[in-house]
Amino acid sequence: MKTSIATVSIGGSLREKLVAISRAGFDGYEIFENDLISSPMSPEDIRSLSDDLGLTIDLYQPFRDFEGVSESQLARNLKRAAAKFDVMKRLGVDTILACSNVGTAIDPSDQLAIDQLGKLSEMAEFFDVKIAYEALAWGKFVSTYDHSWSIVQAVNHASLGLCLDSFHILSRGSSLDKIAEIPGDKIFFVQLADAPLMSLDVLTWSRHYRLFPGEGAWDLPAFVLAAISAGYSGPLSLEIFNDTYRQGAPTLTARDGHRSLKTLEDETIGISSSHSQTSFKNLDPLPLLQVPRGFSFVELQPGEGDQLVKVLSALGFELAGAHRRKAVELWTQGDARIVINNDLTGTQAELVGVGVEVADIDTLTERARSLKARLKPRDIESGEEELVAVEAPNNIDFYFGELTGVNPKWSSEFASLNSKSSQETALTHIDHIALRQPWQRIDESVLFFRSIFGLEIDDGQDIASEFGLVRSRSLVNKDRTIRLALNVTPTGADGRQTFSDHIALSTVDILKTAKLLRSNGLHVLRVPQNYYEDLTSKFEIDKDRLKEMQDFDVLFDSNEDGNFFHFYTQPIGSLFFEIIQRVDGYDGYGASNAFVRLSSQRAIDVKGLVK
Ligand SMILES: O=C(O)c1ccc(O)c(O)c1
Ligand SMILES: [Mg+2]
Repeated sequence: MKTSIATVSIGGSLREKLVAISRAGFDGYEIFENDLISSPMSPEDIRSLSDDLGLTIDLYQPFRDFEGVSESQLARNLKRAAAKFDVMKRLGVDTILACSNVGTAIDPSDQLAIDQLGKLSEMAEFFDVKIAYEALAWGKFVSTYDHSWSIVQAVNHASLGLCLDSFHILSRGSSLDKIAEIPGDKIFFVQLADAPLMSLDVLTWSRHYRLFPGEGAWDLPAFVLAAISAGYSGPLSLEIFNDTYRQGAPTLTARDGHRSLKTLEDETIGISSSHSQTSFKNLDPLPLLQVPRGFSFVELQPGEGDQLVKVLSALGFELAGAHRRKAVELWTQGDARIVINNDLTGTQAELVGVGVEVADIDTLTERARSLKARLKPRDIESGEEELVAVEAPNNIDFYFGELTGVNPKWSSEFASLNSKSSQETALTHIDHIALRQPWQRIDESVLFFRSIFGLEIDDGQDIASEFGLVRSRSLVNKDRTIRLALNVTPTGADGRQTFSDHIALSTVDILKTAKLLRSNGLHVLRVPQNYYEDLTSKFEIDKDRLKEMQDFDVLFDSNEDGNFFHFYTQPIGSLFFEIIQRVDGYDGYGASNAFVRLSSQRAIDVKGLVK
């Protein structure tokens, strides 16, 4: 369908916004009045810039506090409306959004509003423009869409229809069922916003916390399906009031929004059974989802010195081979593969890439391209495997690898692959990968992994640490062979970031592994005595076992699904490893222990104290 976005959704000047909106691939936009008023461009300039950028102006908004007012106020409101209609003609926009009155309405009965909206409609007809009436969730007398529809129905004028905004409808918990009763041609405009679930007054929630569809908690495909089923065929338009988006780079916010709409169209097709109506035919499908089945490898920058190799060796990894042409090494243990890229010469050890296994690489590449992800083909020579990557919002490259039996095809580029060592492996596979996110881009990241890879939002945690709040969101595939934890990294009062990416590796016997790795010379993150005292107050743990856990700095969590044991290596650059054991169906990440880890890591960072 036609895609559109309100200028209020992104930061920058009006010109910067329009360039970003056009570049992201939108067809049109809603002009937010403040962006017009504060612009040095005349309405005619804006119109011609929009033409040059290939954008239509789909809506002028908002027109506030019109209906249900005193006679004298009505006269002023009609005069105000005439001035707006004039500006609309100069801009070349034919629809204005009128929000339900939040302040000056004087009559709770509908009749006054009906009469006055009737007058406005006649004036609109004279100017050849249309009014889309929107019930704001905090409207004084009109705050639900069914109420706004009964008023529009009563006015019964061709120039007056509705604007349905998912925020106002879903924040009030209104049923979508009545949308089907509205004739499609009376729905003049559809605005889309998602939001996180919050217990907050609707005004604050709406003005600060809206999200692009797919980044929050609501079922936006069901909303779009309801509007389309009613016969709506106009633009799908994003109207997102969000403080963070407005602080971000306009081009990134606009791209995130466009990706959100394209994904929403695709998801709406996925839940609709009837595709026969013309309006359904306007929905664009995306290339089929290729959900990753597992991690293929992790790529690391080694940093200065040999600390990374020492830690990998202590963890039980073995050098499986060296790349024939590049300064790249493959280290393996069990099914875990770690690629050390010595061509990267940054001073710190760092996680730079993640390889995932998918069934159809070409289709995934097409999907990523359709969603305007940044594709990064690997530099190869003949005889080497093509390996495409997309750059995730946290600048980590995600490589698309084929489903593998034992070794992926690219591993043949590594000379002298060792046959599996006879040594008992301590660790079996990569369980999850935790990645730092810039605070402005966590919502974009969530959508990125949902839309391109079809990962599902699993869980969210906000952890109060010594250096601020760590917001954490986890994403998984259905069978939990891909788990990503995305962590927003706060900057401490000293301006430094105390935070790392990490790779969690599984074992089937945590204490045995802890002993083995310590005898290999691995330094683990120390856990305070107080933690173990508290643990005994919460869980029944055998004394000897507890003593061993304490000796080896093993942490514990338990819930109705099962038990969880884990310990951490000391940080290496901006990276550390976690060793975990899941017992029974435990599905989480030991989030209840995260504050202890964060404090221990900060202590090392502050004192420079590596045991
Ligand atoms: O918050 C507001 O005032 C506002 C204005 C226009 C809208 O379309 C809307 O949904 C909210
Ligand atoms: Mg709105």
